[in-house]
Amino acid sequence: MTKQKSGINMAITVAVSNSSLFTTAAQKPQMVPGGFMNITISRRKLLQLQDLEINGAARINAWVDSMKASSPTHVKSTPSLSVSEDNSSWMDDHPSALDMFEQITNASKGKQIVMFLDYDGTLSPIVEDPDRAFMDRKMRKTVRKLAGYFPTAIVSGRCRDKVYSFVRLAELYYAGSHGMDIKGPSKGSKYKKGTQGVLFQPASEFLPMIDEVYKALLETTKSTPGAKVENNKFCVSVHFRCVDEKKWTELAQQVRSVVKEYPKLRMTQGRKVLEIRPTIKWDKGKALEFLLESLGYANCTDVFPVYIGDDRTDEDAFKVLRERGQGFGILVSKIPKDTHAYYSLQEPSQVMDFLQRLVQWKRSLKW
Ligand SMILES: O=P(O)(O)OC[C@H]1O[C@H](O[C@H]2O[C@H](CO)[C@@H](O)[C@H](O)[C@H]2O)[C@H](O)[C@@H](O)[C@@H]1O
Repeated sequence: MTKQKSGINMAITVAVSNSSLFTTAAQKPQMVPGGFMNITISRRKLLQLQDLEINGAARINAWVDSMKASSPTHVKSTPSLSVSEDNSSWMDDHPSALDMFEQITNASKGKQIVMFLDYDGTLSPIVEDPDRAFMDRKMRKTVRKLAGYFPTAIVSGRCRDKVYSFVRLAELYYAGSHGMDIKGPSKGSKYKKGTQGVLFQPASEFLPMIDEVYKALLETTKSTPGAKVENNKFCVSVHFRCVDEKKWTELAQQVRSVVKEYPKLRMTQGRKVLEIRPTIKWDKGKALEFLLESLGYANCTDVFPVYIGDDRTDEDAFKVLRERGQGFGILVSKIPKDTHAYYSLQEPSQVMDFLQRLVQWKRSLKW
């Protein structure tokens, strides 16, 4: 790249392969003969763009490192502590929700428990193929019973229709696309009758953009074996799980090269997945608040929301509960993680045990 100062603007000639410097499609310059492009760009903008590149590279490494660190095979304990000591001090701070069951139900006395359940890694085990993340029959039966006793919502990063096709319980609330697509029960629920139909889609104007990005990501990542792009309607997931770890940085760069053309989109990170979504201030925490309000518990002191989730995106909901000082979050994890949740469960089978105990406890109160 050659550059030449001219007043406050600089005329720069950039090789075509360096087109990653441009943050939006609108900034894309015209091709000139010889495979080079001439553009005029302010000096300040140039510096900003260079910063963006440096931050971009650092951010890509941070994502990749963080994804590696959060997968169980890569977990390192604090050097001075053994893994079990490390684990036990984390468990002191985030005890098992099963061990604390009595304290939990005591704290909820006189209040309406409202259940919020994440899907992947919470109700269904994590599997390689996202299209085959089925929930088993016993779990479905348990969730159905649960919804008979407490208002219950599924809050997922998945497209709402997709998560519904896995859960298939019409009496629940569903918040798909990380809470950007909320719908009330389509079949009789004794809670808040009349909330059928779509309740809220705060990102509907982004639909064409998400569709465009989905197609661009499919095209850009097709050269990376194992990469999978999933259209979640108001957001897109790029899966790393089946990609050789040596190729993770390359895949993250491919994703970023597409997303940087869309300043109204941002990237977040989940379990071996990068998620691309609108920059609007809406997340699973906001969805939880919206659902509490829809159920008529906006300013109530006698409500006790319980949110169970396994992923980073669930932290927004855990945080809301801490800030409200109502109910609590339960993190599903076998390994210590930074979390706003109060309690922990290790895996979906423990989630099922916890939900079954809640049902039994509630049933016993009726006698
Ligand atoms: O909010 P969630 O319901 O937890 O959805 C988050 C993402 O879950 C899915 O990906 C995760 O589960 C897959 C199936 O077990 C697994 O292969 C993947 O590695 C996990 O990240 C889903 O496919 C994504 O679209 C969701 O955003």
